[in-house]
Amino acid sequence: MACGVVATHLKIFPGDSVIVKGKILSGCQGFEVNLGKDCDNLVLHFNPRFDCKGDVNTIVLNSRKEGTWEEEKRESHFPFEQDSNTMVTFTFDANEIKVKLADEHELCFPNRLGLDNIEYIAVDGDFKIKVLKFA
Ligand SMILES: CCCO[C@@H]1O[C@H](CO)[C@@H](O[C@@H]2O[C@H](CO)[C@H](O)[C@H](OCc3cn(Cc4ccccc4)nn3)[C@H]2O)[C@H](O)[C@H]1NC(C)=O
Repeated sequence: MACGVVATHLKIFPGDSVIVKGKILSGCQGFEVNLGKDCDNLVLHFNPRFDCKGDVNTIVLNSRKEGTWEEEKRESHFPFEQDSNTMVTFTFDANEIKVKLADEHELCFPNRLGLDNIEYIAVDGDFKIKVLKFA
C-alpha cells in the first residue's frame, strides 16, 4: 500500500477546486481522499472500494465529526480501474462538495459540517498521487 499524502494549513474557499491525479495501483482494494479541517473533522471522505470492507466497486462517501463517522452515502457508478491513472476534481461550495470523476460523471455531497473553508487534505490507500492542483 502506498503511504499517504497530507496537506495542511490550506485555504480552500467556496468556489475553489482541488484536482487529484494519480495511479490506482494494481490489486488496489481501495483508496481515499479526505477533505476538511483535520483528520477528525472531514467534510468529505471519498472512498472508492474495489473490494474491501464488504463493498465491491462502490464509492463510499461520508463525513466525520469530532472523530465520529456520520451517515454513509454509496455510489455504484464506479469508473475506476486497477493499475490505471485517474483524476478526480473536488469543488467546494458552502452547501455541498461537487465531485467530478474522470468520465465527467458528477456526484454531490452535503457540507454537513458547515465548514466555510477547507484546510486539510489527505490521500491514502492503494493510490500513487501524482498531481494535487488547486484551482
Ligand atoms: C453494517 C455495520 C457495519 O458497517 C460498516 O462499518 C464500518 C466501520 O465504521 C465502515 O467502514 C468504515 O467506513 C468509514 C467511512 O464511513 C471509513 O471508510 C473507515 O475507514 C477509515 C480508514 C482509512 N484507513 C486508511 C486506508 C485507506 C484506504 C485503504 C485502506 C486503508 N484506515 N481506516 C471504514 O473502516 C463500513 O463502511 C460500514 N459498512 C456499511 C455497509 O455500512
